[in-house]
Amino acid sequence: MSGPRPVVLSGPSGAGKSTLLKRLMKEYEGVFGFSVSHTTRNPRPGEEDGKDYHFVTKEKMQEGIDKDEFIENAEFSGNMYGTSKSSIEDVQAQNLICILDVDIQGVKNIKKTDLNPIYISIQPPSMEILEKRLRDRQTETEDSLQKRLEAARIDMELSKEPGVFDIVIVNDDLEEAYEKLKSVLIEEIEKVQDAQK
Ligand SMILES: Nc1ncnc2c1ncn2[C@@H]1O[C@H](COP(=O)(O)OP(=O)(O)OP(=O)(O)O)[C@@H](O)[C@H]1O
Ligand SMILES: Nc1nc2c(ncn2[C@@H]2O[C@H](COP(=O)(O)O)[C@@H](O)[C@H]2O)c(=O)[nH]1
Repeated sequence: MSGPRPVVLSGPSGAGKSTLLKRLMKEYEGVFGFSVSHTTRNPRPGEEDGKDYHFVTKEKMQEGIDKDEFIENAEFSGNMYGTSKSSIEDVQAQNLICILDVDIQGVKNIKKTDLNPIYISIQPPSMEILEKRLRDRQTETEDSLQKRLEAARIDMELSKEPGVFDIVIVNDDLEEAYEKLKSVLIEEIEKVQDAQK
């Protein structure tokens, strides 16, 4: 796979990955391309098929997995998620920095591939704040919220393991977290901008 170095954003559900990456993609329009994952979960209000996710049935997703169309896939909070090879190739064909938003299982599986991304973990300041953010977002049932909090506990432990992530950003103050994220990526951003001149 060629092009600028991709970026993997990971971290507990509700830590603020989408918030940060949407802001980054808006500020640096034409520099980043989002790798649109497949999922079997239902769309949330405002989410668009093909933009936020490819929303598919379990059968369709399994069919793609069986045909080896995914570089990684995982079950998270009772739903299937996966990164198709074509979602990455589509972005890389445009010479953009490909951003992947995946859970910790995705990180581990991507490490077995030749993608060679920058691995960034976005962490919440505490479990209490994470729970409040998830509840305030009003996207989860009590059952899915509890599953996400359980996955978050595991994620927060694993993110402390040395060598898993290139950088761990604690998203307490949004401005500070965003500035930190930009500072990690500025070299790659400038390379893409220079190539576009
Ligand atoms: N620094 C912050 N301070 C307060 N609220 C925040 C902060 N960052 C994000 N939020 C809010 O927390 C909620 C969760 O953020 P977001 O949806 O970006 O998380 P996520 O990591 O992408 O979650 P998921 O993995 O479930 O998609 C959102 O309602 C968002 O507006
Ligand atoms: N392993 C993968 N994880 C993914 C992928 N796309 C998203 N995710 C992760 O799932 C959870 C939940 O996401 P949500 O949109 O339902 O809140 C979150 O941690 C994402 O990072 C994927 O393709 N592979």
